[in-house]
Amino acid sequence: MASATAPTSLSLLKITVSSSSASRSRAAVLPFSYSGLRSSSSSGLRSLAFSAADPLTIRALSSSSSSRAKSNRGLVVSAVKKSVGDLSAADLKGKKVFVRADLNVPLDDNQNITDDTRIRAAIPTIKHLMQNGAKVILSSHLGRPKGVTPKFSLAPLVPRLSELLGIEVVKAEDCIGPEVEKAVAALPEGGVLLLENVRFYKEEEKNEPEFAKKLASIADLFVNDAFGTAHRAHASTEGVTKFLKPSVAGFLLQKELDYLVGAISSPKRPFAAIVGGSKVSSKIGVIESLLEKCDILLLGGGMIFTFYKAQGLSVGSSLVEEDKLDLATSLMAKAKEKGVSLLLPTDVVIADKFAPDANSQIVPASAIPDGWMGLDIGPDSIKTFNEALETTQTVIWNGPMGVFEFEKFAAGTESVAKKLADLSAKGVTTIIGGGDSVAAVEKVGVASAMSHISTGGGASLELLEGKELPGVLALDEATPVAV
Ligand SMILES: Nc1ncnc2c1ncn2[C@@H]1O[C@H](COP(=O)(O)OP(=O)(O)OP(=O)(O)O)[C@@H](O)[C@H]1O
Ligand SMILES: O=C(O)[C@H](O)COP(=O)(O)O
Repeated sequence: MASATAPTSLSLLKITVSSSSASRSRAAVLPFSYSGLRSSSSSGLRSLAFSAADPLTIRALSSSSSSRAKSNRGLVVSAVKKSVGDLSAADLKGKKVFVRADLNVPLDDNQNITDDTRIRAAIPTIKHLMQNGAKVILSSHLGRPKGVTPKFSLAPLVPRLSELLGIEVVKAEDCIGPEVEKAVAALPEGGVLLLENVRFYKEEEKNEPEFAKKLASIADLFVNDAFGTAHRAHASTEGVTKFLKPSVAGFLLQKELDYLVGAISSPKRPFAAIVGGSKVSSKIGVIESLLEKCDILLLGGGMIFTFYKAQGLSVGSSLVEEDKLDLATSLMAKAKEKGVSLLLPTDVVIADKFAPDANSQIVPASAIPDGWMGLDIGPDSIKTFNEALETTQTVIWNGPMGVFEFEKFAAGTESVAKKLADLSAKGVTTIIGGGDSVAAVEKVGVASAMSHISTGGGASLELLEGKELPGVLALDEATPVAV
C-alpha cells in the first residue's frame, strides 16, 4: 500500500494580483484574513485550546509562516470570511449567539462518547463567546436520524461539554418552539444552551427557509464553527445566514481553512502530498488538485495497484479498478508535465487472503504472484518515502498506506505517521486531511505532534478537491483593511 496526500485547491479564494498597497486587504499580510497560522510545530487541538484563552493568538503569524506571508506580498485575497475574532466585546455582550458546531461524535451502545475530539475542538469559540458575555445557543446534528430518534439525542454530550466549559450547560428538548424560546430567555450572559439534534427535523437537511428562520429567530447573530458539516447546505449551516447578521466563522472553521486552503495555497517548499486509501476513484479530485500545487506526490494504499496495472505489471488479486487504468496513466502523465515527482512504492507486503492472520511476504512491486494481494507498502518504499519526506517543508497526508486495521499490514501507515511527527518537531508544517489517516495518527499516538489534524471527513476532502463549501461561502466577507 502506499501513502497518500491531500491536495488543495483555491477556488474558494479568488486571488488577484495588485501592486497597490492601498487596495491590499489584511489578507495581503496575513495570508488570509480569516486567520494566520500558528507555529508549525504546535498541535492542532492544543493550539486551539490555547487560542480560546487568547483568541488573538490565532492571528499571530509564526516565524515559519511569516516567510509565506512575505511571498504573498502584492496579493489580494478576496472572498475571505469574517471571523468571531473580528467582533468586538460590545458586539457580543448580552447578545444571543447561534453557534453551529459539529458535535457529531461517536457513541457506544451505552451512549458513552468514544472520541470527544470534535467537542474539544468546539470549545475555544464557545469559551470566547462566554468570556465576552454572550448567551450561547449551541446547535449540532448527531448521526443521520430519520425524525426524532432517542439514540441520536445530544443529551449524552452535556456532561462532557459542561466539564470542558466549566459551567452547567443547559439542554433543550427541542431546537425550535416555545420551550426553546423560554430557555433562551432564561439564559444568563456567559451561559450555554444546547439545542436538541437539529436533524430531528427533516427541514434541516432540506434547508427549508421557514425552518431556518425559526432557528434564527431565537438569536441575534450567527457563528458557524461546524467545519465537519460545512460541505452541507443545511438550514443550520447555510439557511440561517439569510436571517442573521452578522454571520461569521468560528475559530475552528478558521483554523481548518488556514491549513487546508491557506498552508497549501502558498506552501513552504518543497511541498509533499501523501495520498492513500482504498480506491483511486475516490481520490481523483484530490490528486488532480494536489498535482497543481505540490512538488512531490507519494501514493500508497489500494489505489497503487491500478497504477501498477496501468504500467503493465501483474498485480495478483490486489484491489484494481479496471475502468480507471487510463485515468492512472493520465495522472502519471500530468505529474510529469507539471514537474511533480510522483513516487509509487517499489515493494509491497502481500497476503494470501484479506485477513489479519493472512500469510504474508515482501516482494518487489513488479513481482506480485497470482492469488496474492498487496496490503501494505514494503520496507524499501518506506525508506524511499522517508528520504523524500526528509527534504520537505510542508506535508499533507490523506489516506492510509495499507490495511492498517490489520497489525501485519500497518507498518507503512505507521511509519508515515511517525515520520510526519519527526518532521513536525523540526518545524515542517504537517497536515492530516481527515478520515482514516487521522485514525492512524491517533493509533500511533502522534496526533498531538502534527501541525493540524482536520476534524472533517467529507468536508476536508471536498476542500482539498477545491470545492467551495456552502457553509463557508454563506458567511459574511471580512472587511478589507488598508496596510
Ligand atoms: N492495499 C489495500 N487493499 C485494500 N484496502 C486497502 C489497501 N490499503 C488501504 N486500504 C483500505 O483503505 C481504507 C481507507 O480508504 P479510504 O478511501 O476510505 O481513505 P480515507 O482517506 O480514510 O478516506 P476518507 O477520508 O473518505 O475516510 C482503509 O480501511 C484501508 O484498510
Ligand atoms: O461526520 C461528518 O462527516 C459530519 O458530521 C457530517 O455528517 P454527514 O455526512 O452525516 O452530513
